[in-house]
Amino acid sequence: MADNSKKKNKTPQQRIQLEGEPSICSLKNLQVLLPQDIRDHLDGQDGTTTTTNGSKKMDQILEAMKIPPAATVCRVNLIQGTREEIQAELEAELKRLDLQDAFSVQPDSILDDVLQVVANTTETPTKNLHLAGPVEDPQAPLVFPTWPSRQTLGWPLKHRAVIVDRFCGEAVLRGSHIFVKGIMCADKGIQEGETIAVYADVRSTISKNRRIKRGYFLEQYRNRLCVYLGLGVAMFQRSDFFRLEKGVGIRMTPHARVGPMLPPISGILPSKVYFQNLPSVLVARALDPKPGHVIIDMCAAPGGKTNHVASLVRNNATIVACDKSRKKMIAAQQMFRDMGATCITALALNTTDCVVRDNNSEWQSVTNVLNAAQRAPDGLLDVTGFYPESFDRVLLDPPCSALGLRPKLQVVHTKLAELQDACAYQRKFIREAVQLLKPGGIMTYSTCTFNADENERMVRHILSEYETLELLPVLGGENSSIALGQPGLAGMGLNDEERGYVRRFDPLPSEAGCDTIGFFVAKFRKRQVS
Ligand SMILES: C[S@@+](CC[C@H](N)C(=O)[O-])C[C@H]1O[C@@H](n2cnc3c(N)ncnc32)[C@H](O)[C@@H]1O
Repeated sequence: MADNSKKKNKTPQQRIQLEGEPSICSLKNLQVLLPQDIRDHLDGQDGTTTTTNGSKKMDQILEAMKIPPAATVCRVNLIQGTREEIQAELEAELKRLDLQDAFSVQPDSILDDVLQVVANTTETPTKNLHLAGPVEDPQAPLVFPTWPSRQTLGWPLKHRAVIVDRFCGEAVLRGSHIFVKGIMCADKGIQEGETIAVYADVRSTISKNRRIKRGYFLEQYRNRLCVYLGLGVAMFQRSDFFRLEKGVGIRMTPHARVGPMLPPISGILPSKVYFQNLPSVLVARALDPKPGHVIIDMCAAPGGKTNHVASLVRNNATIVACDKSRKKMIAAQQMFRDMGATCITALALNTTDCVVRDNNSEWQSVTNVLNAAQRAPDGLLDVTGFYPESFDRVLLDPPCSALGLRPKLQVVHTKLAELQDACAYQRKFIREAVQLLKPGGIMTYSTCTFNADENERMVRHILSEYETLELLPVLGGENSSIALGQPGLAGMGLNDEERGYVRRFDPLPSEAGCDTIGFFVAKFRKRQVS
């Protein structure tokens, strides 16, 4: 006889994962899973593993990961206008989209080039989360029954359904409508104008091997874990979802969406506002760029922090934006053009190996290097590197474990070693960054993770390995009125003064009202040689 005792103690989601059955769950019931060794490692870094209400901090973080921050942060492009002018244009856009009653635009009280678009609701942000959705019935079957039996069962909804991929699902949680390319499969017979139930496949695109083809019917979609996201209206009939190359395929219905009320405004006023996570806005501020500076962003794509630097200096600087990915830099180059950020030169460059180490050649300035470079047919200059001590400012925002990003339906890391690999990779960028920086110059280092190895411990590594660098307060000088973020973690290599200099953001909405992604910023200066 089968032993059902273990089965009884499992949540439906755990049972399914063990037994490989297909499953649907609500966002509320979805558990974002973290491999135990990664969890133990991260728990061990944080002295406050248990919070005041007795629950484990990591459980709270994993819960918070499913939900985006409650406000949409728009950083204004000061090259194109003042914050007040752009606020008026944003309000006009909300009106054009008939969203003016649901949302309002507010100037951020701390960051003077930020506008927040917030839901007009009397409910608190947490009460405003509709996480449960209509799939709460524990008696509900765990497979998608085929039509018409699904209709007879009345479940999951009285609507035909589509399944979107995980990235699309995360974008929907941030307020987006559904673009056709995100739709993986759809029920037979969907017609234009029909109300559709939307699910995200939590595991899709997790690895290339498991990537599934688009265009299936729901009956063919087996062994997947899907989370309910809400209702939307089909813009086309079913076959067009898979025939068209671009366009919105389903418009989500604002009040029938799961998660916080966020406005579907990504892509509006593309030359004037940039949708950015709040802590990211701190990075270009911390860099303290001045007119006339020569600046490099070593890992620039998609380009949000680079165009912020250009905005702060109103185009009066020489900015080089580099990324290993040529494709991403071609897109970033277009975005810089659209934003009028004419001072930025986009390059496809591997910045783990970008310092000219040829003792025989004469030192060349950045301007000389750029002027001497050939332009490739795609418009990017062919540059292979820069000479040491070429830059007044170095912005280093390297690839990281990205554990702080929200919303996240799935943690992609399956091994602790992957987190350690991220640190080894980051050290390669740091070595180059330190060489590129002029004496007296400033470098920022930032990540979107809460893993202390990539944050506080990396700062310790930098200070120990590169004696020419000193740590500065992120919120010093012109930024001293900015009260954002927390000090670094204790016991992770930094003394109390150093902990106060760096800024750490936990991905947990706090009672103080700070509801952001997980993030970390540190700021260094290269000492002048005496
Ligand atoms: C965290 S993202 C940067 C985000 C960007 N700073 C922004 O705010 O828009 C890290 C970037 O590093 C790039 N990258 C990875 N390896 C690289 C390398 N060896 N050289 C340059 N860029 C690299 C990735 O393609 C990715 O776009």
